[in-house]
Amino acid sequence: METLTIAQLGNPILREHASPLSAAQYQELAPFFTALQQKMLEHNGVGIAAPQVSESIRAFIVASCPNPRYPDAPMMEPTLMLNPEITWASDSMEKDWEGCLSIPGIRALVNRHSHIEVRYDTLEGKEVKTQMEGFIARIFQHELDHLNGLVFLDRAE
Ligand SMILES: O=C(O)C[C@@H](Cc1ccccc1)[C@H](O)SCc1ccccc1
Ligand SMILES: [Zn+2]
Repeated sequence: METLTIAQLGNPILREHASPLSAAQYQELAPFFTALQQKMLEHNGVGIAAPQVSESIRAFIVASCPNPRYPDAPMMEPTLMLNPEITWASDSMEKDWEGCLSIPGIRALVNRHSHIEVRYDTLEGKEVKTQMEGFIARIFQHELDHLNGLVFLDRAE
C-alpha cells in the first residue's frame, strides 16, 4: 500500500458521509488500520479518522495522551473504533481548543458534549459500549464529525 497522505480542507472527501463497514471487512482492513495509526503518531495526533487519509469508511482511532496543548489529558492506548456511534449525549457542554490534521495551523474553541455514551466494534468484531467524558469525549466527537463530513471549524464558536 502506498504511504497515506492526509487530505486537507478543500478535499471533497472530507465532506462525504463515510460508508459503514461490514464485519467481513474488519480483518482484511487490519493492515490499513496499522498504517492509519502510524500516520496519526507521525503527526503527534490524539486521533485520526479514515476519511482523513481518503478512505471514506466509518472507522477512526482515539488516542488521548498528555500533550503540550492538553498536559493533563488522560493516557489511553490508541483505540480503533469501527462503525462508532453516540448513543447518549449530555445536555451539558464544554468549550475547549481543538486542532485538526486536515486543517494545519488553525485552532478554534469548539463546544462539545461533556459526557457521551458510545458504541463501536473492535477489529475482532466485539461490540463495545462505554461512556466518555472530557478530552476523550471531545476527540470521539471530533472524529465522528469526520465520518459525517464535518470539521471542527463548522462548529467553532
Ligand atoms: O484531525 C484530527 O482528527 C486529529 C485531531 C484530534 C483532536 C480532536 C479534538 C481536540 C484536539 C485534537 C488533532 O489534530 S491531533 C493534533 C492535536 C493534538 C492535541 C491537541 C490539539 C491538536
Ligand atoms: Zn480532525
